[in-house]
Amino acid sequence: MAKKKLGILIMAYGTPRSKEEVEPYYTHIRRGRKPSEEALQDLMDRYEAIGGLSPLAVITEEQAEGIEHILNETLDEYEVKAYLGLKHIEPFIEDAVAEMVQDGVDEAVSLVLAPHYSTFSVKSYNQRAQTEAERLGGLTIHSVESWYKEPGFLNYWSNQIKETMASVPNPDETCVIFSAHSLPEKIIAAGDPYPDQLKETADLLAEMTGIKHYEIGWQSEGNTPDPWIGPDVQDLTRSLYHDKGYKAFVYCPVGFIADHLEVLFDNDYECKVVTDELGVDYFRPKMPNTDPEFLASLANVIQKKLREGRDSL
Ligand SMILES: CC1=C(CCC(=O)O)c2cc3nc(cc4[nH]c(cc5[nH]c(cc1n2)c(C)c5CCC(=O)O)c(CCC(=O)O)c4C)C(CCC(=O)O)=C3C
Ligand SMILES: [Fe+2]
Repeated sequence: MAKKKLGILIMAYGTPRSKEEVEPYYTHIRRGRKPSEEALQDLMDRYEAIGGLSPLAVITEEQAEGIEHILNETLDEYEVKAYLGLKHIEPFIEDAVAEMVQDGVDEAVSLVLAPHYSTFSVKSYNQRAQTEAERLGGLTIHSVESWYKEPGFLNYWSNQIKETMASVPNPDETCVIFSAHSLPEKIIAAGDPYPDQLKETADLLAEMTGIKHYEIGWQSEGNTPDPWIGPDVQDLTRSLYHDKGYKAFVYCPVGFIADHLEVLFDNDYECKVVTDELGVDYFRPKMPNTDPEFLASLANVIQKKLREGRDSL
């Protein structure tokens, strides 16, 4: 008997794959408004500073392939195919949904490559996928909302933190800063679970690793007039140094899962400028990227959602 097709819709932010794509990408992020020359140049300069362009495009593809491979090995009854759907560049989320329908897929699980749920991020990804599936008809998508409590994800970071703490000069004078992408503050008033999920992640990891000092910070805030969630990781580093006299900081941007601009520039360059200025040590554990156990944990999240989805049919 032919195996049933299962679509895995892997959704991610997306990044330009060539210098020419930076402007249309940035325009899409700005909902169709072209950026000013200075803003565009500033973004070009940041990509230049991390080596020309972001490694994210390749990493996202490898993550999707890795998850597809694991699921094909474990789910005997399905022929699993991963479809990449990006938020701000082709293939867009809608393109991926259309491709699934064209391939005759009638059941899919969607997963956003970011662990925490926010109305600003995950909700909008899932809504775009569901809207397109409804428009085209014939495809049911079971959408994962968040996966920050997945044991394999927490284990990844806990191992990284333990390894890093083993190499810091003095763990008692070291502070771990857990961070995620900042969002406009107005989401908190609207009851968004995003800040609580980051705090829960930090508390769980602190418990697993036994670290003494840890804080929550926010990074990469956008350039808009409304207030963003703080404290910003750079300001936080300065105030912690002044108030507590820490000699080293370990940055864990657990809201992200890959090497990209927000980590390679906002942490490895911008936070490092601050630690250099203060004369303290900078550490930033490796990002999950294509770590096999990490990818297996994402495959597990998808399998759990599939079972839940099947049960509710
Ligand atoms: C919540 C969130 C995540 C995490 C969840 C998720 O992954 O979805 C995330 C990830 C990322 N954000 C990225 C890049 C950018 N984000 C920008 C701007 C913005 N991000 C926002 C939010 C988020 N962003 C918001 C509210 C804005 C303001 C504009 C708006 O209201 O939408 C801008 C514009 C210029 C600037 O402000 O820097 C850029 C270039 C890259 C790719 C990096 C690379 O290329 O390596 C990644 C992974
Ligand atoms: Fe962003």
